[in-house]
Amino acid sequence: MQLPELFEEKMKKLLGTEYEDFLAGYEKERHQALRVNPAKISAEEFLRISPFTLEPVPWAKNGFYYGTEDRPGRHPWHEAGVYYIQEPSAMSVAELAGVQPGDRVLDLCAAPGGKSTQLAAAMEGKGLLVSNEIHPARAKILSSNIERMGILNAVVTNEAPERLAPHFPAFFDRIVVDAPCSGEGMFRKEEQAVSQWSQDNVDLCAKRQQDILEEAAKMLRPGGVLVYSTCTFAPEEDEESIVRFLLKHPEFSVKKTEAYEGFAPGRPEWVKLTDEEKESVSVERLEAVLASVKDTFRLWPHKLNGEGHYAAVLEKADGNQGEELSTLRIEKTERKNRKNGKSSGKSGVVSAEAEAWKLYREFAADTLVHGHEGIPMLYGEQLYLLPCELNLEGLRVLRPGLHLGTVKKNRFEPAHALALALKAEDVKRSVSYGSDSREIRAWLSGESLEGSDGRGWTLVQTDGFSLGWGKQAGGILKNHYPKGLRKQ
Ligand SMILES: C[S@@+](CC[C@H](N)C(=O)[O-])C[C@H]1O[C@@H](n2cnc3c(N)ncnc32)[C@H](O)[C@@H]1O
Repeated sequence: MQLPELFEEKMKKLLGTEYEDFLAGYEKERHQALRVNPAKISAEEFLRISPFTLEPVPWAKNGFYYGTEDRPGRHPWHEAGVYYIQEPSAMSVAELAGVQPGDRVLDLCAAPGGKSTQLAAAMEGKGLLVSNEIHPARAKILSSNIERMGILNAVVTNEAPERLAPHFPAFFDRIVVDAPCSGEGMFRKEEQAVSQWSQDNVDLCAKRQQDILEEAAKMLRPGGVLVYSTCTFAPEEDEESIVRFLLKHPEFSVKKTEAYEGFAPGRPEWVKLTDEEKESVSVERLEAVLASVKDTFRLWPHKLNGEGHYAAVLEKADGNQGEELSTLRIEKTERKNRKNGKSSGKSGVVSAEAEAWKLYREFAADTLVHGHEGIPMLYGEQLYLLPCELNLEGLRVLRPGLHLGTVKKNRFEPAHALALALKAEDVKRSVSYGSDSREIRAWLSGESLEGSDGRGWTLVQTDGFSLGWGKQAGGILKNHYPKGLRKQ
């Protein structure tokens, strides 16, 4: 593989005698992995029924390497959100975040959704996940992955960090900043990262990372945890980003976290600071900050089975004031939401929402055995269930919680997202076809199937995993699989 010359020189200088091992890493076979979605199936059960050759990823609870011959992306289970295909090293980040059910979590740079879907799995549907992506097209992909994995409690936004921050002061328990970076660790995976590499870009990324971290810091509650990660080897974007941030933020420190097998410590000796930066704090503090960087993590492809990654777990000092501020704020937004009747603020919106809820309830009475909990919210014709009261006014929101469906002239059409969040035992009518059946191939390409005598909305599944809605009438199961997802 042809690496950029300047990059090679730089790594040689940094790594010294280890450089040859590092280079040899590029000759190693690339490892591919998937992460089982516990909302759909346990890892144990998946191992029992899976057609793939699986080996556990040591640092990820539900992560497995799959065999070179396996094509999990082409299996209908992929469309049913049974697993998420993810680069194995990337699975370390959400694990390090130590998220618990009920937490308020922000994934600030979230597309296409690897970390968000992993954080959601740890949350078990409880609490709030705000999954944000700055690029509109990438935010759409993120939103569809959130949908595919059947996540109940995620709000997907398409915002710049500085526009998000004023909405969520000291609000989140955990924040993941999986920063845009120069991607040196992905050279084997993405050729574009090689062709676009330059030292200027490394410096540009480092500057951008500081800006993003600044905004993230504002949104983390005292006592909260911030995980910062990149997929690059460049110290400017890794240890140096962390040291720069810590020097400016004495309320933050590196949280000592147990390293997983194969993880290497961060390298304080690679940090280059300006004189001004060095003089901005006492000598003792500077030394302490630099030393703490040893407790951050480098994932090297020549030391483990995965691509290059860096991760730092930071902790914000505790204090009571932030806690109170954040609680007060939620009470305020609750009242505001109720009064304004959500998005448009036009008169009649609240009654339109009540009407939409009534139509949903009629649908639910006919179709569901168990519904979901949440706060109904109508955006135009789309009805959602918010995981908690939130003021999202003024933000670009793609998915304010679980999409229940669309209100169409006095009838309710259930959303694809709702189907993916339901199991057979949650509904009154379901059909399941084998993943290798003719019916499933036909279904995924948009064809309707032969139905039964019944009538109404029916959950269509493959091997017992929900794939979407069909509607029974006149002996036909009409296909409601979204047009944009159909396979030719
Ligand atoms: C490393 S990727 C995130 C990968 C994602 N966390 C995952 O696991 O699937 C970094 C993301 O940051 C976004 N980004 C780029 N510039 C940004 C900025 N100024 N602020 C926030 N995010 C930005 C990129 O569009 C990209 O989707």
